[in-house]
Amino acid sequence: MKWSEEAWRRIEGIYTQILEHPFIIELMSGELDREKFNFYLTQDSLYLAEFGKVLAGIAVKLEDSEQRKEFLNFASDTVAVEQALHQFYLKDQKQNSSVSPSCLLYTSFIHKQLATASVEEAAAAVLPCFWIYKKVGDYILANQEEQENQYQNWIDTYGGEEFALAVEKAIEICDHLAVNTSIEKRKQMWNAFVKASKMEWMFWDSAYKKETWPV
Ligand SMILES: Cc1ncc(CN)c(N)n1
Repeated sequence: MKWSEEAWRRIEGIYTQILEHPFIIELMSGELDREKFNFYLTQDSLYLAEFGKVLAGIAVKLEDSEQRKEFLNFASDTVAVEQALHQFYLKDQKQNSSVSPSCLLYTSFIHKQLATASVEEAAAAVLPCFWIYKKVGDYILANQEEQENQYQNWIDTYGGEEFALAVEKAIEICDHLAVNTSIEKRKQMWNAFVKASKMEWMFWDSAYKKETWPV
């Protein structure tokens, strides 16, 4: 069994909870409160800035030049597409740029993986950012009602072909890294993948609740 097959098996429950989350259900129907969506986008802009840095940092650590090139592409092209999506929705709206606890947790976690863990674990930690979004995009595309949806552009970005190609490459690289490492490291890769997947759920949940700092 490939590393990625077991990785997905380990997060099936989390993925189901993501699909059942009101943020995703209402995004799919188009009924999601625009303020919650804007909260999500504003936090996601902060997230993507850090995500891009981590992707570039992983690229630097990869020995294989093809894999390095792919991660550099992810850091530039893939993130640029997502940032353009934010512009589409937020336009000139003034953004409250104070980072939420969940966003800070998630970005700190991926930075920590890059700074202190192996490159294999760091790659596994960023994989849910690709894979879960693709699965959610595909799921919504396959299940949404035939009607106008104000969030269609978001749905089409993550359910689209271009994103699917990036996701396939990211999974392939993780599988490749896993094959060439120790059993212990493979386990650590799964742990990082599961933790980041939990933070994906938390990220949507925090937007739905428009999370604030408790003190
Ligand atoms: C929090 C989060 N995770 C993943 C993605 C998709 N790259 C995103 N835009 N934001």
